[in-house]
Amino acid sequence: HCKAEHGAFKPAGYDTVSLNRSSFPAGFLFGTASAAYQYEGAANEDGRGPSIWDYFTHKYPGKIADGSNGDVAVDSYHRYKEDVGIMKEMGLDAYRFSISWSRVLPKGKLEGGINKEGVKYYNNLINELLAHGIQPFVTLFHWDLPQALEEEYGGFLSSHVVDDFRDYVEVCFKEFGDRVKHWITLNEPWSYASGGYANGQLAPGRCSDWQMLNCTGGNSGTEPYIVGHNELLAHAAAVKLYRDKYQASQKGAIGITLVSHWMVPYSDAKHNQNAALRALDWMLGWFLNPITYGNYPHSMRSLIGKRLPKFTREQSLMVKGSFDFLGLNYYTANYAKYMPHSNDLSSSYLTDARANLSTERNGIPIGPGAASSWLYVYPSGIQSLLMYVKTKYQNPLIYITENGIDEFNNSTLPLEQQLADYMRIDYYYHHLSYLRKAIKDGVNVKGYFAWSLLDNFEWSSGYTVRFGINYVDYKNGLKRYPKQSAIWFKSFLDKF
Ligand SMILES: OC[C@@H]1[C@@H](O)[C@H](O)[C@@H](O)c2nnnn21
Repeated sequence: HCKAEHGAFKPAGYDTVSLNRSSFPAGFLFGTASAAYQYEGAANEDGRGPSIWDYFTHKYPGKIADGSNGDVAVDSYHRYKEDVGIMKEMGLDAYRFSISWSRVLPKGKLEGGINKEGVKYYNNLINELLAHGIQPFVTLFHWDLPQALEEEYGGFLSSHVVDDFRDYVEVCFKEFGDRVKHWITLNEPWSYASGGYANGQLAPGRCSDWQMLNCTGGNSGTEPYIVGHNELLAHAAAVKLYRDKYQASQKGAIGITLVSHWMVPYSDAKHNQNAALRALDWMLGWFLNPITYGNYPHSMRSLIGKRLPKFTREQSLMVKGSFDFLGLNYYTANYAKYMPHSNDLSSSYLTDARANLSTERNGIPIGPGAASSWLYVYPSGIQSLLMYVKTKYQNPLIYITENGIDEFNNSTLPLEQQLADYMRIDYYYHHLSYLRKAIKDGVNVKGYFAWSLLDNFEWSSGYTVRFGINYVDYKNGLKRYPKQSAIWFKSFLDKF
């Protein structure tokens, strides 16, 4: 179980004869994924307003591993034509990107005015993709809430966000909906609620003071659930708007992207098996139960009690069934062990599930480690997670909207060695093999997006880790170079 060493041996057997595009159903989409704050740069250009990530990275640079930010990122705002050219060269079918809410509505609210330059950028990007036969999959919210809304009413802590999100997405449906046929309302409401309000690692960096995680105020026992509730209501309002006013004429589909680790019981003991199921409820069921069944999982309602908001009957009906497809992000797996709940501990999202999550058992890691401390390679987990979703959540239409691995930024190494990302070929080869098995077992997956097209700003890790299939030279004008995995993908995707 060595670390998934970057630049290690050139593997045998990841040939693209035994596994390639034709191993998947006809019409299956292969793409790559990105996000506005991680890619665009041009943070203060052409009328863009600040998001909470601009505020967070500039006010608390100590919360970012290298003190960096997305002011420039990988400059996709100016280089999108080159980037689309890279996708075309690789033979990709689709591209998932997000729209910066504060580039379109700099003040967050419609009444604050629409930024025409922002609309123009996204029109140019969409048109460039379509001109190259690449389908746009557009995420409307990838964590970069306009700072103006955070300051006015606390962002997703307030139900006011529902109306402002609805106004924002309507601008997007009107401006881009004639060409965008796959909309994703939110990226990973779990990450935003837990990272932003339970452990404070992500903007706006809130959590309980007693957690000693250097937060800016907050309550880890109540705010994550308030935020998650408002995310679901905002998501459902956007879907209702699309279905009521735009879907008949624009004929697109709308969904949401959720993330989950696969949870492996620490042992076969029943209490550990139940802990694994609760861990899946706390990470995935928190959102997938409401949009499938109209309410939170029973486990959450019984263990969280009054701290978990309740849906009114009207809200439940609006949230239930609020997706045409489910985006699913899979990266890794955890062991789950029953953890008795000590009443003297203040309540927190992080302990409510009575499940202690770990990445090793008896000192043995669950799989080879990547650069990010939370990422261990566990390819069969994608099949297990998909079978779990198929069985428990009525076999929805699914797109894998993210899957990937990172290496450390070792820019002192020779470039050729930095491009030798054989661990990434290994990662994709095995995850695609298990994805193929899940499809053969009847899971309704229609597409797969690798994270990520390019190295980019990795949130609290800054530029210290690289998730790109293509390398970005941060020291030489952000020049793009294909890594070995890009060459492998080109061969894998070869249509003829
Ligand atoms: O950490 C790597 C990537 C981030 O860069 C994405 O923005 C985020 O959607 C995500 N979810 N899980 N893993 N990821």
